[in-house]
Amino acid sequence: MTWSVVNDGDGLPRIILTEPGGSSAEVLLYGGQIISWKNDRREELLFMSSKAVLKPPNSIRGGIPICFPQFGNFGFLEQHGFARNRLWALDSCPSPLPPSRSNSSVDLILKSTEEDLKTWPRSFELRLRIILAPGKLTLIPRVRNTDTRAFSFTFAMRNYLSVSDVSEVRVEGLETLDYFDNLMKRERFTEQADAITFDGEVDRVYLSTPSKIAIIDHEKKRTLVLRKGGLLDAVVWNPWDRKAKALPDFGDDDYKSMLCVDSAAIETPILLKSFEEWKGWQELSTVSSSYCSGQLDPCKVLYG
Ligand SMILES: O=P(O)(O)OC[C@H]1O[C@H](O)[C@H](O)[C@@H](O)[C@@H]1O
Repeated sequence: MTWSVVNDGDGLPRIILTEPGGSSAEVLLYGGQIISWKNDRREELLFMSSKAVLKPPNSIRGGIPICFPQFGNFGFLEQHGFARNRLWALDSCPSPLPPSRSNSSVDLILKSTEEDLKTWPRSFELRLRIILAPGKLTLIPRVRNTDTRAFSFTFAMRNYLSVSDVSEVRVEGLETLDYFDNLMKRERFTEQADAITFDGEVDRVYLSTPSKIAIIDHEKKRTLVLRKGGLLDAVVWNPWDRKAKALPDFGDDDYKSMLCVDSAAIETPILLKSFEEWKGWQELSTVSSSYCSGQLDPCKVLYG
């Protein structure tokens, strides 16, 4: 058995996934949220705010929250939708996805409740498979329309990544792309820089992004690679100092050690007919410092 369910002090069910190579992940059923991912050297790869509140009804400031059925305020629902504020369950029947061949995986499910139907009257099943492998964390989200009518939604896996110093980090893979700037009333711009670097607040939705993005952290001598499918957009967010101070669950200096790079479907909402299912995926992996800028070659980045 490579996963177990434990209850923390607040009674929130928590799943501990371990992998024979020594890496581990912690998942809360609250929000279906991964709150920790450690490599075989026990280094934490995800950010968690020093002021995070791990108690319902708040969403958790860190880890990987799931934004569904709405990203941000791109709609009439609460910011980032309600899935991150709900208690999920273990999914004993993840059909039609075949059972995972990995022992270090777990399937979660969230179904629409009476309360959800009042604000978003569409019946759905949201599933999440979490697979842990050496140096790699894979998430496979699926949404099934269990309603008699079609519906559409926006979606994101918000990856709060832990970095040494955000002002020293480069993001490669998004250059020359168009983006909506949430700080400029969602005006559309084209990225001019040959890599994204950070010296102030950033809140952008990059459009039609490639399937691979590299987050290069020179100080940690580590590159995180985000690969994804079925999720065309990528959100890059850092609140910087002023916004950080305004967020009650965010430490004043926490912005320095985090960067969100999300897999998302925002510009074109996903449309599902009755009883159709959508499936996306993302894989986070790490490569050592040997990665140099401009090497976005799959073999070099992923196996170099
Ligand atoms: O505070 P949260 O609801 O988690 O949202 C955090 C941030 O997410 C998005 O990127 C929004 O565009 C921002 O306006 C928001 O501040």
